Amino acid sequence: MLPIESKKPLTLVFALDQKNKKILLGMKKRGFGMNKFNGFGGKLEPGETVLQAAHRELTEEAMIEAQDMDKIGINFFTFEDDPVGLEVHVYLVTKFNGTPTETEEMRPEWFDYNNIPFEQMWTDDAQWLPYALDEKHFVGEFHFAKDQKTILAQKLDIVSSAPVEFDLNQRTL
Ligand SMILES: CNc1ncnc2c1ncn2[C@@H]1O[C@H](COP(=O)(O)OP(=O)(O)OP(=O)(O)O)[C@@H](O)[C@H]1O
Repeated sequence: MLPIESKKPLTLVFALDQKNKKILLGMKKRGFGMNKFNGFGGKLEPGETVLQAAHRELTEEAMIEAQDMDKIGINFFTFEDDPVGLEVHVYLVTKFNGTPTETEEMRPEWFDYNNIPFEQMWTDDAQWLPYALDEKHFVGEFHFAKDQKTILAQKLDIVSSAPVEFDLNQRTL
């Protein structure tokens, strides 16, 4: 097990239309995860909390403003030969203002819960997103090969509430 020297917090927000069982995904047009569907999110700006970053990234990337924001889980991602782990804070939004609109970074699209394009998403998403949609809180750990696709090891715990952060001392993979 490679020692993980630091972690980088990131946000990931999924807006839901619970009445019609639809999830808003964005096709990422640039940068990390390009040409994949995912939720909306990214890095924290200096001085920002994780929650503030989640709101800001949703507005910047999908042009909608969340009226609620529930932390549903945390995923900790590591990559072969990379000492920096990604700590992804996953949120669900069920009420928002505005209409999802394409931006420079993302092309938003609604999908039925039973028709999520997992083959066009990060391979870990298929493991934990169904629990999130079922409103189960989780803590996931995924260790990726250098191809950023193959999951070499994984662990998913269903918990009563999402922790504030991923405790590096509790890392099992
Ligand atoms: C490895 N398995 C993974 N599975 C699912 N989602 C993953 C992920 N790894 C990263 N993510 C998400 O991908 C986005 C990257 O965002 P990223 O482009 O780095 O951030 P940001 O928008 O700040 O960047 P720029 O504005 O382009 O600098 C961000 O939502 C982050 O949570």
